[in-house]
Amino acid sequence: MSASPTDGRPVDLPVIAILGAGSMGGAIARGVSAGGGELRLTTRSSARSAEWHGIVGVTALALTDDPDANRTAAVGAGIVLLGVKPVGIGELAEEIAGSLAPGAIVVSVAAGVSTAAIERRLPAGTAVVRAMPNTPAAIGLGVTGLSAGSSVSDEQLDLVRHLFEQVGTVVVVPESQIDALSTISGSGPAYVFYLVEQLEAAAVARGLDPADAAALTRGTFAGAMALLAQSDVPPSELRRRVTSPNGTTERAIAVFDERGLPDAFDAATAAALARAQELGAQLS
Ligand SMILES: NC(=O)C1=CN([C@@H]2O[C@H](COP(=O)(O)OP(=O)(O)OC[C@H]3O[C@@H](n4cnc5c(N)ncnc54)[C@H](O)[C@@H]3O)[C@@H](O)[C@H]2O)C=CC1
Ligand SMILES: O=C(O)[C@@H]1CCC=N1
Repeated sequence: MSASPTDGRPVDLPVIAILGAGSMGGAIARGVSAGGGELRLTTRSSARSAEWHGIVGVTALALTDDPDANRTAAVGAGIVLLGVKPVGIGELAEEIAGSLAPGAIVVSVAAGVSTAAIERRLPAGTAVVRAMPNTPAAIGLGVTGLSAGSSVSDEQLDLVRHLFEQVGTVVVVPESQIDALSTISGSGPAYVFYLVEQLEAAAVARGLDPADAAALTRGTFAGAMALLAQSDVPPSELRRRVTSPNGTTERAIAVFDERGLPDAFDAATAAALARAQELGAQLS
């Protein structure tokens, strides 16, 4: 893992084509448009393509209106981001292979799909970078892991790093670690929202009004994370400060331990890793 070296250095982003502007591609588009970068977007159907104009100032080209939309968006783009589901990556890479500008960088956000599988479908020597962002990128608070393929120069990796720094923080990891990273930060926002849902439901079960349950729960998560961010002690110490000896929190934590919450996190991330490997194996 390496920290960002582009902090504070001006880097001009090239035209960015996001092929597949759904949850993740759209979150990146929002962040990039807030930073003033030039964007092109595509989607499968026209149902949401005009909506993007109101959100990021660019109308997405829809394949249902123009079967060449992906190729058109790729022509002349410096970064071509593949934002479709893992199962669609192979076909999309083959579709745009003949439309890439010399030196264009292809970035895939697909879970599990290797840079090698994408490289095989593109002209020899094409720079391919795997990225594993997360949806808080939409508000500039994403966390993105990056891994370079076999033909990526330091300058090209820096450019992709700079792109994702527009939408949050970036770590670069060897490709052997990016599926593991995906189980933590790629999926992680869903785990957090799930915990919020559970605590809200528990609040209602304890007799609190649903609106109060939502305010208490969300305020508690936001406050606890802000406290952690501003503290110089680990979360275990902040937890200890809440947990009065023989008090109420101690009882609650004992139940989480008895019911196996640590084991559940271990098993859940192992299951997510196995699924990433299955998704990757679908595309040889
Ligand atoms: N949702 C998330 O939090 C994260 C998702 N990812 C990855 O992002 C990718 C997309 O996932 P989501 O955004 O969740 O899915 P999604 O279903 O919301 O978005 C996919 C988009 O691709 C479009 N699309 C499908 N086929 C297309 C084609 N041939 N050409 C152009 N557009 C096409 C669809 O219209 C849709 O807008 C996946 O590979 C996933 O592994 C990675 C990190 C986090
Ligand atoms: O659930 C998924 O497969 C994608 C990858 C990480 C987050 N969402």
